[in-house]
Amino acid sequence: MEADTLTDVQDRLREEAATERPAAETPEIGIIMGSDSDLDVMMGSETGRPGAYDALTDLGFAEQTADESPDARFTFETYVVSAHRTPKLMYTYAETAADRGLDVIIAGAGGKSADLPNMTASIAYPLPVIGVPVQEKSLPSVIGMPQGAPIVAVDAGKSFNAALSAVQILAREHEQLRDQLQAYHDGLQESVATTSQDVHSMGTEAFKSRRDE
Ligand SMILES: Nc1c(C(=O)O)ncn1[C@@H]1O[C@H](COP(=O)(O)O)[C@@H](O)[C@H]1O
Repeated sequence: MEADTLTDVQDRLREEAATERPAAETPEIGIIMGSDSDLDVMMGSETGRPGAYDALTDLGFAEQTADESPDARFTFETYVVSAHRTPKLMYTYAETAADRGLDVIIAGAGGKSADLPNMTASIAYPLPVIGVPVQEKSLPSVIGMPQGAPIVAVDAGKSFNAALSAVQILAREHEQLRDQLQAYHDGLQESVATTSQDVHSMGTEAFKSRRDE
């Protein structure tokens, strides 16, 4: 990031924090990650596991970008922020988060020194931060907080679940989101039940060959 761009991003965050905007116009969920190399794990990829992007868009959220304010009532935003590479930006992001209208942050980072989630949690406190260790080796540094400095976290790579947890937090206030979460859960149960019925009625061999077709 160029020095000027760094300043621009921080200025924009501060300006947004200083502007009174109705709750319906601000993103409820902020997603940050240490590097754009985390994008597939954090947001999901066509070849790999689904991620936070997939979970949120399934639940009716839309992504709010600098150029586009979607019509959807519930939105999220995405930034790359690093505790180690852009400490000032991390500080500004976390410090302005509540005033910018965010209700919860999902923060993912990889490597052995995955400090973005825990540092963001400390600065944004009492705003809840859900940490996503991008790899197994990132887990201890994401969850290892001292007493009095909380973070909630999901298992390595489980950004999809982080998104569901974020929506659970929001659903305490928004009935529409409670209904969306319930519908998602009903669909999940239905799909496991269908699989169960199929494997039981077809038998293992036939089920496997149909699945591998
Ligand atoms: N763990 C952190 C932090 C941080 O915690 O501040 N910043 C970047 N990273 C991680 O470094 C890995 C490699 O990043 P690059 O691919 O950019 O070299 C990524 O998984 C990122 O989350």
